[in-house]
Amino acid sequence: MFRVARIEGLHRGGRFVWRRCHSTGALPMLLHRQLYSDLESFAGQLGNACRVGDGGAGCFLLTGLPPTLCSLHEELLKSAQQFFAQPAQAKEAVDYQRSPEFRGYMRQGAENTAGSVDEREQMEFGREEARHFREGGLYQRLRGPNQWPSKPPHLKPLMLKWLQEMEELSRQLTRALSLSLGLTATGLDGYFLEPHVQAKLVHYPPAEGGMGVGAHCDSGFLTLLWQDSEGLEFLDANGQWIPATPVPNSLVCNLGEVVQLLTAGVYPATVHRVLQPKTATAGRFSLPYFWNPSLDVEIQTLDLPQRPAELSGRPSDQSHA
Ligand SMILES: O=C(O)CCC(=O)C(=O)O
Ligand SMILES: [Fe+2]
Repeated sequence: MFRVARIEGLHRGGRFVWRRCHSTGALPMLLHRQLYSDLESFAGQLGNACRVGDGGAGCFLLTGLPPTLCSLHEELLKSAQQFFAQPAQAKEAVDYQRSPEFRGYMRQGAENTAGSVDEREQMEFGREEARHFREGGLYQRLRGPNQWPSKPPHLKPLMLKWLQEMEELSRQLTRALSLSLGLTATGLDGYFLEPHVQAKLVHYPPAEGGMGVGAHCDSGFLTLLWQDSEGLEFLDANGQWIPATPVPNSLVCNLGEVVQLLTAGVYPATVHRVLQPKTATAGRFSLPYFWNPSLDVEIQTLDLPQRPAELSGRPSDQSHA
């Protein structure tokens, strides 16, 4: 089970203060409002959630989302249900293989994780841009336009609005993360001059029970995910799977391998998986948003102002144990 209480180290004025922190067996909850009203306090809480130690899972819920974002999620859910309910032929009209940027529809079975087929279908989007075939990197072909399905017609304006809202939110979360590492709030902004974004509508059809997507880490910086029902689980430091039980008006947030590399593992990428929905349900829908640095940025471990031992929340003498 997830720990009932855990010890957290707070770095205050050059020394460590230890406090026992209440945990309900769910993921830590951080308030969206505070992200904008008190970035410094938010950053402190973010740091505590990201440092995996004493049973933490290295991920958190961003709760109390503003009504604009909540209604976008509800509308996108309806659009996803309408899109995936169409016959295969209609969905394959926007198959990702028709897109040089690999955007579009992926049928069930098209993807695998660690050799096992992902039991889901999905529609993949990115930042809407002109096609980029720049010199100096084949990866630049990932930048370009989306494939927009003709049905439902309102999917395009909704998705464009969501991409815009999520980019703004991710930029602010990046500032909190930067502060939490002892950098200035804008210390990581340079990585995101032309951010690489992936956004998906995902549908897990009901099944007899098994894996929708096997255990993995996301390769990017930060993942923000809206979900309509249970199934997502995170691996905590004790090797226990923690269900990310859906909480209304919230996003599940987890770090990817870019942050792990930047922080030399002080903020590890969170391992997660998705269980298949039960047959009695209508299936599961999720909307993951992957926030990644510009494609031409080179990622190297940061020279952080604090020692890794301090950032990891542990005093060097381990005397709190
Ligand atoms: O659908 C979910 O809940 C998680 C999806 C996921 O982990 C991924 O696409 O990387
Ligand atoms: Fe993932």
